[in-house]
Amino acid sequence: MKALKHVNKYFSKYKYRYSFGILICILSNILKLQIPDFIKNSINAADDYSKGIITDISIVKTSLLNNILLIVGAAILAGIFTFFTRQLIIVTSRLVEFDLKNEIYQQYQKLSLNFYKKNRTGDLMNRISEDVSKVRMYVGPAVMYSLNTVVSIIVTFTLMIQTDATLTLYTLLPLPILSVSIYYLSRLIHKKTTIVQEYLSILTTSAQETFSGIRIIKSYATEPQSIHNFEEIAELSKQKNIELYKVQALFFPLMILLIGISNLLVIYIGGQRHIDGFITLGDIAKFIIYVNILTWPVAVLGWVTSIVQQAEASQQRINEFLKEKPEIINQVENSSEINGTIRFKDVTFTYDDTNITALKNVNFEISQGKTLAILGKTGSGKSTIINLIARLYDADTGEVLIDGINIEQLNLNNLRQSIGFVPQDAFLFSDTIENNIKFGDENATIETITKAAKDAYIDHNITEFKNGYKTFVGERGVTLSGGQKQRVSIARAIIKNPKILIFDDCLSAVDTETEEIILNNLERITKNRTTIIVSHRISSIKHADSIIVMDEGCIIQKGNHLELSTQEGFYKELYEQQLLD
Ligand SMILES: Nc1ncnc2c1ncn2[C@@H]1O[C@H](COP(=O)(O)OP(=O)(O)OP(=O)(O)O)[C@@H](O)[C@H]1O
Repeated sequence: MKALKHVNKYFSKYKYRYSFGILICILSNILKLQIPDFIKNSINAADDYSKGIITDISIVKTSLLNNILLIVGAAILAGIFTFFTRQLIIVTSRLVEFDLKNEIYQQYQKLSLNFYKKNRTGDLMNRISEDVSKVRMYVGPAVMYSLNTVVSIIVTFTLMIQTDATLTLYTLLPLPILSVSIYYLSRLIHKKTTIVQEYLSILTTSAQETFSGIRIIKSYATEPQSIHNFEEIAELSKQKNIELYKVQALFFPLMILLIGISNLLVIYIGGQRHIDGFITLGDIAKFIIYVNILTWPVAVLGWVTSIVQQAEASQQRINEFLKEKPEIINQVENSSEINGTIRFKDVTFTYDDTNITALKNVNFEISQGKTLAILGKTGSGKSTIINLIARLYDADTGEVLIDGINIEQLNLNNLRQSIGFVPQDAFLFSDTIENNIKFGDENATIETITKAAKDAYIDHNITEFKNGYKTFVGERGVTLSGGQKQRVSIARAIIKNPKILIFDDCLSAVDTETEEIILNNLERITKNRTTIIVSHRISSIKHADSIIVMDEGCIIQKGNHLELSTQEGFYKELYEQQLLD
């Protein structure tokens, strides 16, 4: 129950709803448990008439009618109260589910890129959906049924002891066996549930990756292998589930057996006590009804225990993520003004998962409003430079300075808001083109959206679609070409009107003619904006104010196009080679 302590704050948040639910639950049980007494009175009235203690049949009839009316009244009222208990407690559990999902989602948003690299998407999804549902079963049904069980056990036992303490003692004899078995079975269930949840995560991840990579799977015709892999994981998951349910299945027969023994004891011991004159026939009937009324709450104990165990296992998995600390934290509450002079001072950076040192003592500076181009072989560290500017990672040694201030001393939100970033692999949300562009500025009007699209040279493509800017892209809509996606992504960065614009090899999928048009447009847009262009093509970068050439994490050449194209080295070789192409 250690992990589940986390949800105590929600019990406290909804304390009034829970308290009211508990009160109604108690009332409903008290009413329900009056019914055996009314049945006892009816049986005793009939018994007294048959023994000649009451001779007037009309008295017996009136007593029977009164008791029947009382039974019906108590049952109706108990039913109404049960309805309200469910309304209060189950509805509240949905509110807790909503809060917990939001709490996890907010935490996911805060966590750094490294966290997303270490954990697979399927697992992230599973914890926010499947695991939260298990916890909801604890804060809703488990609370309601335990409450029901506790109240009915207390009320029933009080009424039983009032009638005959000795018979009550015999009836309770199987209880210790019940508690010990519940204890051992729940421990086993907890262990098995944790394993089941882990397998479910693996299964979700496998399915999710298959769907994301469906084009590759189909084009390589590896569907049978993909089906086989899925079947193997599903088989393992099924076996773990069966193992769990085999243990769970032991609960109900055990309960029924123990209740059956209690019934036998009531009939046998109760019969003897009636012969000895301690209790009436009606009392025996009342005891049998009590024992059977207890069947459901006691049987439910097993179910509730397994819900609690499953919720504990799930909350443990949720807590693992909730206690993760974001690696990149905002250390400055005051807002920071960003103008855009960027300087790398002896920056070294190693990706801790791969241990690759992607940048080694990198030094360079771009003044506010100027354009820097970064060129280099694949894997030479170009994107890493950009990752450090956007503070997706922090440098290990050295400093990244913006306007002379260490980037870690700037307000993180302000920093990221002042950057317009076009990544290498353009990502579009499953939404309209308009909303995808508006992502850069949620208040943008259709005029500014169109203007940004024109600058990114994508407007003419969009207007050709039947629904224009309202065209849906992504999973349920139009599939844009690689080059079109890149250009929508450029429009999204432009519309943000940022101080720093970063283009990470984002024109790789457009032809040279389109590239020329976009670059011409960008010339106007990037004026007075610090701009960084990463590219493999000299044509994209030759107009930059300065160019750095990277190799294996180091800057091997620096200068402008004129200087570098006349200097022996990588740049000149590439330039000449591309001129020939
Ligand atoms: N997220 C990451 N985790 C671990 N290692 C990484 C990560 N990103 C890049 N690397 C490694 O760091 C090195 C530099 O990568 P980077 O992406 O900066 O190169 P790049 O010059 O942008 O390459 P490309 O032109 O292919 O995009 C590479 O060896 C790469 O394998």
